[in-house]
This record gives sequence, C-alpha cells and structure tokens, in this order.
Amino acid sequence: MAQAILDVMPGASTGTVQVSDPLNFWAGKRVEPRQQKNAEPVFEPATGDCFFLLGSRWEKREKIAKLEVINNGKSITEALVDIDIAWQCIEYYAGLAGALAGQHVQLPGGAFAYTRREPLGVCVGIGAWNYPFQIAAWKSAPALACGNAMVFKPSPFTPVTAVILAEIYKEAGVPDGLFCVVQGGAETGTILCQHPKVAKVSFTGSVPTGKKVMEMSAKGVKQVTLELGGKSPLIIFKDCDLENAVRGALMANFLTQGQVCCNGTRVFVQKDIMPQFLEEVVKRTKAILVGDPLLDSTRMGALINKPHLEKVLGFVSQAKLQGARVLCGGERFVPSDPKLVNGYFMSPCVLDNCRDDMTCVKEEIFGPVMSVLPFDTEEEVVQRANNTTFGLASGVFTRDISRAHRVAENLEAGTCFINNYNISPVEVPFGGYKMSGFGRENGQVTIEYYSQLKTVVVEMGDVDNYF
Ligand SMILES: NC(=O)c1ccc[n+]([C@@H]2O[C@H](COP(=O)([O-])OP(=O)(O)OC[C@H]3O[C@@H](n4cnc5c(N)ncnc54)[C@H](O)[C@@H]3O)[C@@H](O)[C@H]2O)c1
Repeated sequence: MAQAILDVMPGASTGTVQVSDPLNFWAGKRVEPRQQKNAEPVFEPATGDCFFLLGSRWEKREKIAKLEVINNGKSITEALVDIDIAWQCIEYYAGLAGALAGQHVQLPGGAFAYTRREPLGVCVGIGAWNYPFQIAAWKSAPALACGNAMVFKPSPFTPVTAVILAEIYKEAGVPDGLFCVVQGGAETGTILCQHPKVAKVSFTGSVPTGKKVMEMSAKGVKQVTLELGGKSPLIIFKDCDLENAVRGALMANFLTQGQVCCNGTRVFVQKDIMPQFLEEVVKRTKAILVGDPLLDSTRMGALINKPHLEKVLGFVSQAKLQGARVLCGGERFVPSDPKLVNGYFMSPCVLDNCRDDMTCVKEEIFGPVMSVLPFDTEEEVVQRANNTTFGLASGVFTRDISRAHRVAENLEAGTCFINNYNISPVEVPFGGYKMSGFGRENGQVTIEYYSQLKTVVVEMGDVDNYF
C-alpha cells in the first residue's frame, strides 16, 4: 500500500509553495517536514523553515494553532478550536476503527452470508484554505481508520499545517507512506484525480473545481466525496430569543473572516423584530476587534490573500450599486501596528435593504458580509430560503418547537441548526444537498464513504446443479 502511494506522489511532501501571506509575513518559502525530533516549533521567515515539535499535548496544540494563524490569517482563538476539533476527529475515528463490522445473514439450508467492510485503497484528499489543519484531519482520520492510505493535497495558499499533521501521524507510529502530503495547485490536483491507482477522491473546495474533480474521477470510476460551497439561509422568527438569535447570526457570518462554507449569509428576519435585530447585530459587529490574529483579544484576522480581499470588497460595492445599504463595515481595514499595514484585513459588514435577486444574496461571497432580508410568513421564507442552487446548511431561531422541526424538514440543506449556528461536533455528519456536494464527513456514516462491502456467501450443503 505504501508503495502504491509513493507511486502516486513521487517527491511528495516537500516543495516550493505559493503562500497566501495574509499577514504579509513571508511568501514563496520552502516548506519541509523536519527530521530533528527535538526542534522548537519555529516558523523562520528568513529561511522559510517550517517545523515541529516536542512537548506536552497542550503545548503542541498551541504551537500548531500559531502555525495555523500564520498559514491562514484566522484569529488564534479560532485556530485553537480548529486544532481541538482535529484531534477530537482523529480520536473519534481511531475509536471507531475497532468497531467496523459486517453483517451475518442466515440463508436456507444452513447456508449463510456475511459482509466484510474493506478499505478502498489509496484515497486522495484535496483541501481548501479556510480550515487547513481541520480539513486534513477530517479526511485522513476516517480514511486511515478504514484501512486506506491517503495522499493529501492542501491548498497552495495554506501549505503548512498538513505537513505538521503528517509529522504527528509519523510520531504516533503510522507507517511511512500511509499518510502523505503533496504540495501544489490545480495541476497537482489533476494528476491525483486522474491517477489510475487512486480509488477515491475526497474534495473540499468550490463548486466549479468540484465539478472538474467529479468529471476526472468519473473517467476512472473513482468514488468521490464533494464538500463544496454554500449560500445558506438563517431564519429568525419573531418568537425567538433575540439575544441568542443575534449571537447565532454573528457566529453564522464572521468566523474565519467569513470564509466558511456553511455560513448563514442570507439572514431572513421576520419584519416585526427587524429594527431590534438590526440595532443589536450592527452594534456587535462594529465591536468585533479586527487586527493581529496572534493576539488573544483579536476576534477577526486577515483574509486569505489580496485578490480575495478585493473580490469580497467588490461584492460590497456591487451590493451598494444594486440598492443594498451598508449598515457597518465593508471596507479595507488598516491596523495601527506597522508590521500589519499591508495585511488583508477588512471590517465586517452588515447589509440591509437586500432583495433576493441581488448578487450579494445569490452568490457565495466567502468573506465577512452578512445580507439581511425581511420576511412575513413561514411558508414564504422557506420557499425563498430554498431558492438557491446551494444546499449546505441552514438555521432557524424560534421558540416554537413544532415550527422549528417543520422548517428543518422543509429546508433543502444537509444541516439545519435549530437555535444555534456553525457548531460541528465530530460525531455529527456534515455535507451538502444540491450543488453543495454529496457524501458526508464526520459521524459514523463517513466510514461508508471510505470503505466498501464485500459479501461472502457460504454453502453448508451440496451444490444445486441444473446441468
Ligand atoms: N463544504 C465544505 O465542507 C467546504 C469547506 C471549506 C470550503 N469549502 C468551499 O471551498 C471554496 C473555497 O476554497 P478554495 O478557494 O480553496 O476552493 P478551490 O476550488 O479553488 O480549491 C480547492 C482545492 O482544489 C485544488 N484544485 C484547484 N483546481 C483543481 C483541479 N483542476 N483539480 C484538482 N484540484 C484542484 C486547489 O489547489 C485546492 O487545494 C468555497 O467555495 C467554500 O465554500 C467547502
């Protein structure tokens, strides 16, 4: 198996990488897994040396989180949560590995059949840049637990922490070659998807790239999991607990600088409570501390790179032209710290006066921009919420338990949060409807996406012979 992986990825896990440099710290450096076991974890801008690690589990957690901040630009507070979610995921699937089981089926005449859950072979994981370490864990943990090998390609904008994960697996005793990191962009991803020895591709990224991955995989009849984009609705009814609804709207829009696939960026608010909702949500959005993501006090770091920042700001300008009103934010933000003045920061934005036909309401912005839309009735809002080609997530805030479950049933999305938003415990399956993809990550069900069933039929008597 290890040889099969090496065939797929000659020279993998080192390479010059394109780095997004969200904080303007370093770019175009070489990222290599470090051989020395007792190295301090340093990210050395002069040499571009990135490595790891000794220390207690909690020290390591902090070190990986810091690397993730530099990798991606998100706040250290969030990065720590990401690292926790990653190790919880690995522990969860390590626990499930021993519980993988088939079924026994009794047949007439004493014959019987049983099923075995077997690995697929070499699985490829391709990751997006918004949750680099977490995505690598979400894909590799179930893959390895089911007995597969994995070649993982992180986004070229965030190449660092997947290599750290490879080092951790190695330190934990995973044989060489069972989890490999290969760096690169579209070309590398294409080679992996087309390689005849690859049995499955698990992809996280945009819809256009997901379509290409599916097409390439189809040619080799490879299994595919697609975790794609979204434009999820968050519905706030007038009977909600307003304080929690406001918190939910902030959590649904501003984590990781708004660069979250399942964000509830279309916030539908029942007209009766619109003024109170807007007042509160705008007040709290303005209070979000944007700046150095390595500081504990910071709540919003830098966007991934300059083109993406410009794209997000462009969505805000277009929204204004189409009639939306900017209630706060939506501008480039320049921190006072001189070393951050060239960083890709922006102030979180709330848009009012939105209509369903506006670009900011229809397209995935993937930045800190919340569009607020008024509604009157449940029937109307569910119909409008479903009027999208995406279907990743959704949310509803109400105190009416019957309405909550009725709305959850009627929303066309892979997840519906009731009275909360954007919580992803590893025990709970995550994935999309419609063009947000298919297959699932997390939860027990994911073992079905990384394994195949063999049926063994056992005869206990003589063979029936018709000839
Ligand atoms: N559903 C989810 O779980 C989830 C999670 C995170 C991000 N996303 C989505 O990801 C998108 C943002 O991420 P992105 O900008 O990195 O997406 P992207 O599609 O540009 O890139 C994703 C990955 O695909 C690789 N890639 C690019 N072209 C390829 C090709 N032709 N063949 C194979 N691989 C190729 C990239 O190098 C990268 O590693 C958003 O749409 C977001 O919603 C979805």
